[in-house]
Amino acid sequence: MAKPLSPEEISFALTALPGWRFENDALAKDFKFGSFRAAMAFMVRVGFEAEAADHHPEWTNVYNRVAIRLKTHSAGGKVTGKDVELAKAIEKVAG
Ligand SMILES: C[C@H](O)[C@H](O)[C@H]1CNC2=NC(N)=NC(=O)C2=N1
Repeated sequence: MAKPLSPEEISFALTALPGWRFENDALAKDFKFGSFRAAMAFMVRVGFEAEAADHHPEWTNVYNRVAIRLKTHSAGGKVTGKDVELAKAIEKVAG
């Protein structure tokens, strides 16, 4: 099972994740797109990445905005390497 990252490990991971922050025990980023359609396309693409990794985001969508929070439920709701990997996959989708 994935184990929680230390504060130092999280800080280091964030140096490779522009726009992401550590907040409330999660990796967090808020995306804004040009339209609802673009936000939906992003969510579908991230959804396929999440399914492939069997690791899923907590997120909300309001019109053209998608707020993402990543944490690992099976690790007591802490940030693990799986969250860092998903954040990197999300960045690739976001372009
Ligand atoms: C059975 C399955 O592997 C687990 O339920 C997975 C699914 N996706 C998950 N996603 C997240 N964010 N945390 C988990 O612990 C988790 N566990």
